[in-house]
Amino acid sequence: MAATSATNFSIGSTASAGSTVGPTQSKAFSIKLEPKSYLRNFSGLKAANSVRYESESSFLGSESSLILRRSYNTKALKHSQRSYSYIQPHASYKVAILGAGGGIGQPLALLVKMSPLVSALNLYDIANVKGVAADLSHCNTPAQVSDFTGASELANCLKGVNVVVIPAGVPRKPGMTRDDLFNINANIVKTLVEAVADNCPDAFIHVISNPVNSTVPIAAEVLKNKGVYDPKKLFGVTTLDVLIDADVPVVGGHAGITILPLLSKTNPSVAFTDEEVQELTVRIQNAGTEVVEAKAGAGSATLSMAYAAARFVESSLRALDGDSDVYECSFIQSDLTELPFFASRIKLGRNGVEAVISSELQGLTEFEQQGLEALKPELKASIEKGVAFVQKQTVTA
Ligand SMILES: NC(=O)C1=CN([C@@H]2O[C@H](COP(=O)(O)OP(=O)(O)OC[C@H]3O[C@@H](n4cnc5c(N)ncnc54)[C@H](O)[C@@H]3O)[C@@H](O)[C@H]2O)C=CC1
Ligand SMILES: O=C([O-])CC(=O)C(=O)O
Repeated sequence: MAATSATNFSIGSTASAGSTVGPTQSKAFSIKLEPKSYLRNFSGLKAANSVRYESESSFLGSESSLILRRSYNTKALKHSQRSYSYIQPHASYKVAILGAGGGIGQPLALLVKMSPLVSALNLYDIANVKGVAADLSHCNTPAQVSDFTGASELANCLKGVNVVVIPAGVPRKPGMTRDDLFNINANIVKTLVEAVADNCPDAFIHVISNPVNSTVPIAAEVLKNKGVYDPKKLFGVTTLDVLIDADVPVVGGHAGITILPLLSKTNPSVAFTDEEVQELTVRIQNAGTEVVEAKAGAGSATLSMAYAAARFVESSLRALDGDSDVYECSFIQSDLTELPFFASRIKLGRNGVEAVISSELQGLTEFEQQGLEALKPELKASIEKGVAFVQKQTVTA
């Protein structure tokens, strides 16, 4: 039944064995998507053939990506359907996952292994990654899987890599904020990005490790210190905030009130009452916390995060491969506001960020404008905390 009926996306709509999960019953603020295209796309076995770029070579998320683009530019959509009908995807890109043995890393590795665009998949962790690689290598898709364990193997893991994804670090437990992870994850991200700078400075870098609002500025400072910073190629992965709601642009950052969904820009347009807007905004801001609480000490979102990260990887690879019509949301260096980093919709190209969609912040409702002003001090402090962390270590070194 699920395969033939439309999927109803709503926040917190999960139900388990007779009980609903999450603090509140979900209300169906829904956007309907046809599931059949998701299923059709979920194939990594077609790389050897000429396949439809839009509908088949992308192993996931092309429908979501289409929605993102449609809401930005319907002309671009028509153009893309003409221009990208038949392109031969090359299984020629190298992807590295740092933290590949973890809750996000493992399912992410499986999803990336299914991409017809990936020729080599390098998995790195400080432990337990050999088994993951052995397991994955039995999936007969084009990507060759290799495992790398511990600091001495990190450089080899990164040589020649096009996209590096970093989910290494600790996740939250109930009662914690993402910022509570700073003391452990800041060092992990700093060390890993130093190795990226030394071994694959041209790679797209996708930072998942929290707090993203600080770890992305940390990565930027490390890359600057190494003289290889290209702001167009450094991304904080905020895709999950967008997926949760199917088609609402989410701007700002990736923690608490810094996550600002722009519900007035929902596509197709939905007329929410003021109460619904307030309720939905809080639900989206707390979506990660809902999972943390439901997992009750066993971590935070892993499967949905892996799906979101895999979609961002696939979008990056499509952009690298010459698709000129790729849009995503990401936390990047930005001049959209007075803050040095800001999440918004971006256009991806061969060299990374090609354009920031500045129309995003135009015509905000009063509620959204207030939310934007309210998030700035917290986001600014998180960015400065990340920058100061690296600068302090550089001075004392
Ligand atoms: N950006 C986002 O939207 C989201 C971010 N996250 C964040 O992703 C991170 C990872 O979450 P999970 O996978 O659930 O955690 P996990 O604990 O299951 O996995 C983390 C992995 O990182 C590895 N690791 C630790 N130190 C390392 C190092 N120095 N080098 C390489 N690997 C190292 C661990 O061995 C482990 O395998 C957390 O910080 C979490 O908060 C989680 C969900 C969404
Ligand atoms: O909530 C967390 O700690 C993990 C996360 O960033 C998310 O699920 O959005």
